[in-house]
Amino acid sequence: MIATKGYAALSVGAKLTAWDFDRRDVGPNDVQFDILYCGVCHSDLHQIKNDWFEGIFPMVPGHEIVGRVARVGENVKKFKVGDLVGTGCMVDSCGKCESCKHDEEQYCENGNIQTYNNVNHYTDGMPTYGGYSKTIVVKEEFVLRLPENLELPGVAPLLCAGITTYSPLKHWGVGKGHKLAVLGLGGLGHMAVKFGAAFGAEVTVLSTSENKREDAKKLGAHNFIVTTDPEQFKAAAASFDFILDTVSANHDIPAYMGLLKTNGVHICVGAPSQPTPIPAFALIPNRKSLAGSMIGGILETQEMLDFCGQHNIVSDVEVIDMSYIDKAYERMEKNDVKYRFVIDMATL
Ligand SMILES: NC(=O)c1ccc[n+]([C@@H]2O[C@H](COP(=O)([O-])OP(=O)(O)OC[C@H]3O[C@@H](n4cnc5c(N)ncnc54)[C@H](O)[C@@H]3O)[C@@H](O)[C@H]2O)c1
Ligand SMILES: [Zn+2]
Ligand SMILES: [Zn+2]
Repeated sequence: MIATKGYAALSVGAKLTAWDFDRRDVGPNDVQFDILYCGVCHSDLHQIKNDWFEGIFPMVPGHEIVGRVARVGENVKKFKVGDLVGTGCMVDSCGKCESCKHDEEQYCENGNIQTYNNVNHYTDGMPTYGGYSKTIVVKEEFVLRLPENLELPGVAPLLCAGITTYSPLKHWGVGKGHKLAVLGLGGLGHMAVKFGAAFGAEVTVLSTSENKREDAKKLGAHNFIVTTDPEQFKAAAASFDFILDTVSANHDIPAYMGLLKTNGVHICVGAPSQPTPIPAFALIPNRKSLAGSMIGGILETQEMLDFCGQHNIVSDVEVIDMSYIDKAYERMEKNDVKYRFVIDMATL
């Protein structure tokens, strides 16, 4: 076993504290990398609070992980010691089902293994622990190569916030001639704006207040609508081809669907803890669709990273010390993030 240290919630809802634990040894197909930065995703907070399901505690969160390779197993071909690499939300999958065969391991029919808060039944049967830690061991196929030309802290959030917004925009072919609304301007939302603009769509940010108007423009948005202003909301009726919904809290999805044109698609990536009623009449008139999307496959994640390297796209980050994490969560709950916290692991 490899002894390491991390920051963990020892029980549901607990504040995070320093915690020593072991990782599995580097197997023949594994890569061990020392973690330099780890992004803070709203999913970390949802899972510590058991918002979605009963978690496994102690829980070491973190699935936007970047660092340098420290050791490789004897069969590893793609990586060598010193390479700049990353891992996102998954560390394993069955490799045999239809989804895995189509490079969509995130939809593995036998269950993909989440980077933390899961048990890896494909390898050692041990709980998985995430990136708020010094080092990690990951199967080669789930390790991504990072562009060397980008500022590293801004690369970390690409591993979740980046791919989670890139993948649906690609899947639905969002680009030139499309009007895209991005609902919620946080970690995922600000990446959706950058990718939407890079793909040539006309991007509108839907926000509950005026505060982020200037930021939205700087991120590449063409328009900004304050959704709590009834006049602006009414004027935006039937105007978008797609809404990419990144909101973390419960909200009125049918009301937002009124902003879609005929054949419009409302894509949920945000994952509130409570269900929302959807009347049939939010869908039937104007043949609208309500859809969802989860992160992206490994092949597509690599494509996204390469795209970011070529187009100089990174996340806008606030780098924090490990000990600031509880304060960062508090600020995240108050929507006070511009636009992703990233932990400097040298401070652990
Ligand atoms: N589908 C996936 O694969 C996937 C991947 C990562 C994260 N997520 C989920 O996406 C959501 C967003 O994650 P994030 O890290 O970007 O969070 P974040 O906190 O950075 O951003 C959330 C945004 O939602 C906005 N918001 C909050 N409550 C709102 C409300 N009632 N009405 C309108 N806007 C509101 C906030 O202002 C903020 O801009 C979370 O639920 C997270 O778990 C899903
Ligand atoms: Zn995430
Ligand atoms: Zn599978």
